[in-house]
Amino acid sequence: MKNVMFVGYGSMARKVHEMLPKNIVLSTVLASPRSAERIKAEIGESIDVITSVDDLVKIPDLAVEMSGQNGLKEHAIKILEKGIPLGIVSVGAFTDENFAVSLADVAEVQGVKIYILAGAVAGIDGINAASLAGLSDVVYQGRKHPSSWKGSHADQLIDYDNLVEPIVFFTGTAREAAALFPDNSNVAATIALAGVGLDDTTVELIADPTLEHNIHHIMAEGVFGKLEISMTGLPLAENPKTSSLAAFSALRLCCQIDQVIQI
Ligand SMILES: NC(=O)C1=CN([C@@H]2O[C@H](COP(=O)(O)OP(=O)(O)OC[C@H]3O[C@@H](n4cnc5c(N)ncnc54)[C@H](O)[C@@H]3O)[C@@H](O)[C@H]2O)C=CC1
Ligand SMILES: O=C([O-])CC(=O)C(=O)O
Repeated sequence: MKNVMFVGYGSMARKVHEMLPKNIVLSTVLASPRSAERIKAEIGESIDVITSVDDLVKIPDLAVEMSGQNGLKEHAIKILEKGIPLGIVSVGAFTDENFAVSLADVAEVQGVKIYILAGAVAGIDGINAASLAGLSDVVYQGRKHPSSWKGSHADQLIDYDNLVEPIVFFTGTAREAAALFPDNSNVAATIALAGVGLDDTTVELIADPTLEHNIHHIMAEGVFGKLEISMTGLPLAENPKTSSLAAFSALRLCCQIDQVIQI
């Protein structure tokens, strides 16, 4: 039996919780003060709901961040200082160099691992392996329904009421994308960190009113040859911004803590 702690309990965390196997137990939720009471009422008394790592009663075998970049920045260092390995989905936070360096330093001192999750896309293993031999070009295209972009910086770039066909509303680097669209460009940051870095990965973001899925397209070229991956992901019912595969990727990490053979 292994214990996990979730940082944040929103759409993704709820889906992971629902699908945890019997040998992996959610022992603690690290929540924001605003939502702690609601989460307590929802998940019952057997799971500790805390708002600060200082209040942790039972040290879990793994913490998985599913709280957005701010939640990650608020809690990650303290989690690592307690010697708890940490899985991360809000990978866009790595655009903050000081934060990224502090995380790595604390993890090294504590001897704990940080797992950057593949999230909503496949192929991160291949891109990372290919980068060891040399990658010349990596392009990521994120295509979602306009409703998935609402509430973000895209509101200033898209005329939602008159949108009848797909538009590319952003072209830039992964660093720019992850900073401007923190809820929608974590995969861009992940692809960049696995491959040629945040400043050399090209990102195109598209609003497409004809879509029901989130489409992620990755193209990479290098010494290994060429890679082209297209993902047509169903969003989570609760949150159209988040592809369901991102939740399954977090679930996979939870399952791995109790597996001797990993794939
Ligand atoms: N790597 C990837 O492929 C993907 C990463 N993401 C990341 O995952 C995050 C979670 O996604 P969803 O569950 O769909 O979002 P959500 O908005 O449904 O849930 C986020 C939860 O985190 C909580 N939270 C916010 N600040 C917090 C804090 N300081 N401490 C503790 N909890 C806090 C919120 O109350 C909310 O319940 C997104 O914000 C995004 O950063 C999302 C999709 C894909
Ligand atoms: O879940 C997705 O489709 C990708 C996403 O939001 C992100 O990269 O932050």
